[in-house]
Amino acid sequence: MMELDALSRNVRVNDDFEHIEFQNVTYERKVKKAVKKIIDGVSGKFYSGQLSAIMGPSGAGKTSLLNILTGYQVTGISGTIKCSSPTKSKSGHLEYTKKSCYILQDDNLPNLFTVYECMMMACNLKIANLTSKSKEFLINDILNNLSLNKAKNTRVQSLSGGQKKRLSVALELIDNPPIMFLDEPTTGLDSSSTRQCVEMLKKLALGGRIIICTIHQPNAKLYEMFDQIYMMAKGRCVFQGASTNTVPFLSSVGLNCPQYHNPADFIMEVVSGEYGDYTDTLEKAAQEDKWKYVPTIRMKDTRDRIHDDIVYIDQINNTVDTPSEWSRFLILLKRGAVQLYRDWTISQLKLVLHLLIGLFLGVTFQNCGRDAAKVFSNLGFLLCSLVYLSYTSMLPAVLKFPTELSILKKENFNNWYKLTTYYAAFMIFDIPQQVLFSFVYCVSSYFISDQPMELIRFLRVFLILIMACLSASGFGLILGTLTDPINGIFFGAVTLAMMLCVGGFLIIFTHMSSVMYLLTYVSFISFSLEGLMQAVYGYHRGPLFCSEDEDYCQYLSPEMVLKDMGMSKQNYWVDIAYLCGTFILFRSIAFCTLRKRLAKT
Ligand SMILES: Nc1ncnc2c1ncn2[C@@H]1O[C@H](COP(=O)(O)OP(=O)(O)OP(=O)(O)O)[C@@H](O)[C@H]1O
Repeated sequence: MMELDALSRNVRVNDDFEHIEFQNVTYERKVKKAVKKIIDGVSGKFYSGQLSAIMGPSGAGKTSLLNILTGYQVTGISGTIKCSSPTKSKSGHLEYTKKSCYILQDDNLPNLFTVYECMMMACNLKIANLTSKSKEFLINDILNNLSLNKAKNTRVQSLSGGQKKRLSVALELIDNPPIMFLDEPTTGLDSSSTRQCVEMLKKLALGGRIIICTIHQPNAKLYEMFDQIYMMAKGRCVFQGASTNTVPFLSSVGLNCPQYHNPADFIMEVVSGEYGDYTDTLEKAAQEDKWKYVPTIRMKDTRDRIHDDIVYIDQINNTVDTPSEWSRFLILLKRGAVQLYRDWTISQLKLVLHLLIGLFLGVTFQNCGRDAAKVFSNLGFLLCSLVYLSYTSMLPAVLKFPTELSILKKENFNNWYKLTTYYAAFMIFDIPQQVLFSFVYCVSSYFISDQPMELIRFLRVFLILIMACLSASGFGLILGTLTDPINGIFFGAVTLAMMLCVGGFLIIFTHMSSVMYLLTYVSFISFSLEGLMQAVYGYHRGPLFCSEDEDYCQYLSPEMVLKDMGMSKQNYWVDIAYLCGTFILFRSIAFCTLRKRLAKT
């Protein structure tokens, strides 16, 4: 176990990663039938201990290059990317992406947690061998260094843009990555937050990291803080050198920066074509070795010279143990529970709604459960219950992954946990919720609508409702991972309506053509309705109540009801088995589609 005093040592990142080098990198995408070259054979080198910026006009290919270097984009690429090390000569591409972190342009933070809680969760997910006191110390230290200590107990949703950006960085600093990639870390920040952000990155670079970020038009002072500028235009590299060499470089091709003009603005104006198309000329000039960036101080010397006041974990001796997936699973379960408790729209409000709708439907269909004259109204009640619960389970499920996808993608990519761990935690967490919501609805509607007062029948109805909810939410999850929320909700609503048509009530099974009858096998609503009918009218239930006001009760015998509905076979457990199968199938498909969606950039 790592001790507190070990942490308080001024330990820097390991020196396995001296530079990242890429050669002749090309990235192509098929757009309609044509092939679009987004990155066109670029090469370059980024060094540790240096702050490097990828710049260029909008659409130049900055984000695409960053995605390639991070390993976020893996298809459509050619060329070589190497990460060299003074100690290990064969430090491969895969190895460095595992040890790097990628901070995306969008912050992707869980809104309902405080800064400290986010940090502690990240710490628990990333580090196993630290006592809680050490973790506390580490978190406080990082927050202090990133000037976030005052916002420690503020929820993420109330943080300013700059604070969110710093928190995104702080979360990744917990396990002290030697390489950090940041996509437009200053976008949306005011000038003072931008300065703070770049100063922080500079400080982190001086601690021995390779820091590469994309950036839009910094002011002259900030521009000079970057050690290396990698300028892109039309997917090509038009300058790769020290920021202080920008003006001489442009002069060498006859482009003289006006006095008192910000060199960053000037080079951006040039590459944007304001002075004509200089892309070919600049690309050629940028090949010359004299402009290429070479650090003036070796990393080792930098470390000797600069006092890094950020305290981090010692990775040199590989003392950081990552937690087991089981521990991560438990942390994710806890995170889900806190989120559920704090988001009253998905917990308290839903519970109250289920209770009220249950009472409303119970009162609407009062006495229908035992009255022989109201058998068809009771069928209506059972169907309404299924439709209500299916829709209220499916629609939130359609939105579940689209709203969490960006956070999941970021955390999964940065090795916080495996997708299977996340999905297992979500599954385990989702089931009790569906059980609770079904229970609240079932209790509030079952007795008022006068269904049979037998515990076993109540439990059978309850079980079918749970399984219907789980099937519907599984179906919603698939839609949510396959398409965008608007289309997902549309397709979901239409499909449920179709399932309802062949559910066995609007047209009873014996009245369907054989082709239509086949459709009932793909409708979980029809199996659920059959199960409910069996639970309420099957299993040798005694005669129904017939009021004296009625001249004749056709459905005095419950068996008669089942027979006329074409549900006389005792199929309750077959229905349950079908619904279990649907549940497993839908969840498995949703997992595969989620994995596929995550792999897509
Ligand atoms: N998956 C894709 N399919 C087709 N074109 C793409 C794809 N990804 C990026 N592009 C195109 O490649 C070009 C470069 O995109 P990229 O996002 O890398 O630019 P950028 O320099 O980061 O721009 P910005 O500063 O506006 O974010 C753009 O024209 C973009 O439309």
